[in-house]
Amino acid sequence: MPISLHNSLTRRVEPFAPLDPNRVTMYLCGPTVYNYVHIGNARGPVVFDVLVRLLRRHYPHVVYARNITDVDDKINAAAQQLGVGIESITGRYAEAYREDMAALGIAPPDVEPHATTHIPQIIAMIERLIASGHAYAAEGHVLFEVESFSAYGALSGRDPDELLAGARVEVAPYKKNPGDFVLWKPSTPELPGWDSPWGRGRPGWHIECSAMSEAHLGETIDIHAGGVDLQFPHHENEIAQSTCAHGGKVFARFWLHNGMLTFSGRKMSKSLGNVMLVHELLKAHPPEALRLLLLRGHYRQPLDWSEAAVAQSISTLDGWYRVLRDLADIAVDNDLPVPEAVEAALCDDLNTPQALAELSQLADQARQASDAEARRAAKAALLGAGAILGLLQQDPETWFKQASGATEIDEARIEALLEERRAARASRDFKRADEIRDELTTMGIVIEDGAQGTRWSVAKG
Ligand SMILES: Nc1ncnc2c1ncn2[C@@H]1O[C@H](COP(=O)(O)OP(=O)(O)OP(=O)(O)O)[C@@H](O)[C@H]1O
Ligand SMILES: [Zn+2]
Repeated sequence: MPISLHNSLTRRVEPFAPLDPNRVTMYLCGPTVYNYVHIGNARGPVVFDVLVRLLRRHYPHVVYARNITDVDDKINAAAQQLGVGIESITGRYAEAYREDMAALGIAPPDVEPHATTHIPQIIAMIERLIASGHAYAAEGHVLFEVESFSAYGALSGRDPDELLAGARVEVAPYKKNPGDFVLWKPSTPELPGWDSPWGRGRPGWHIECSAMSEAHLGETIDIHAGGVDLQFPHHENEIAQSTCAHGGKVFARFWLHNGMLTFSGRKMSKSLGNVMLVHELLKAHPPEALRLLLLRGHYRQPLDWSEAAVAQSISTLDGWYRVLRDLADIAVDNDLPVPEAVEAALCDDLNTPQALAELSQLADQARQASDAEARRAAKAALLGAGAILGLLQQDPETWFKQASGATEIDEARIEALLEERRAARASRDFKRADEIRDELTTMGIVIEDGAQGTRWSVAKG
């Protein structure tokens, strides 16, 4: 089944074909590591994780890079405030980022390049840009000369003249034109810096991604992804740098941009102060519910965060896991095919809402399956759909018994109470049985009596 993707460069959904089917390359702009990430920051990593899973099913070799920006003025500010070196900040939050992403079921990228370990490549790229007349050094800075690249503005659809005339309040004196952007800047002795032909300094943010994607993926990459907020100026600048450093070669063939996660309709962002940290949310909610929430909207549309949406995702997963619990006695293969309708939805510009609707239908079918073969097929289909979406990855019992908050679940105590309740009911002591049920309710445990005995789960929400 062919994959089609919306390419921000052409503003159209286009059939996707890699330049080299034996080595598909994809780059996602990663975080600047100076604090914990918010759930908005996780939207791109989650949706593009599904894309990578899809690509891996279609092509034998996919190289997926997601970088870490570990040199930045915000990092410097955080380090100075705490009186520590930047490494103690970046090391700590890069690790926290890995943990948060893993908890959300995001597979680690094939490469996770750090900016600070690519300084020679960054300097080499800047030198090439100067040599080819696209950049100039001035007062310890190196700037990219936007006028030297006629295609500037093509990705964001902005008119370069308008950009140049753009309302920069204060234009730095070393810039030839207001739109020129920094490739390298000088560092004072207390700031992190590296020796360079232009003196001791540090790279600008945009050049890091150009240099790291070149180093790991080559001069032309198949897919470059990121949040739509990065389209301008970050991605526009990446295109300018890489294209000019590579003699006019196409930098990224497909540009994919995810829409913003909003909170009460406004972009969730640190600067607005309306963020929910993944690190905190994971303490209160099952990680799969957070992942499901992020997949419930189409990746190009805005998606609104709310506690009600989390609760709805939990109840959806409850329903699916209940089906799997009823099919617990059925064995299925490990290597599950993806049901065709789910695959078709994902191949259509990563239509995850449609894929989830298909998954719900499969769950309905599974509920109705009666004979052994139909039940086996239904379970395989559900798990196959779950695998490509990164959902339904837990044992149903684990799902139902996981603590939703900081509360510890004492399984032995619950089982003992249930045993006592069974005994009470057997001896027709319904008063005692009801007391036990109430006690369990107080503990946040929901019990369900059915044909297969009594089951319990942790009340979520
Ligand atoms: N609300 C959001 N929804 C989806 N993606 C987001 C959101 N906010 C940031 N991103 C993405 O997260 C990544 C990291 O963003 P960045 O390091 O610029 O910090 P930031 O969180 O955007 O800062 P701020 O929150 O102040 O906007 C980028 O890829 C960006 O596109
Ligand atoms: Zn980038």
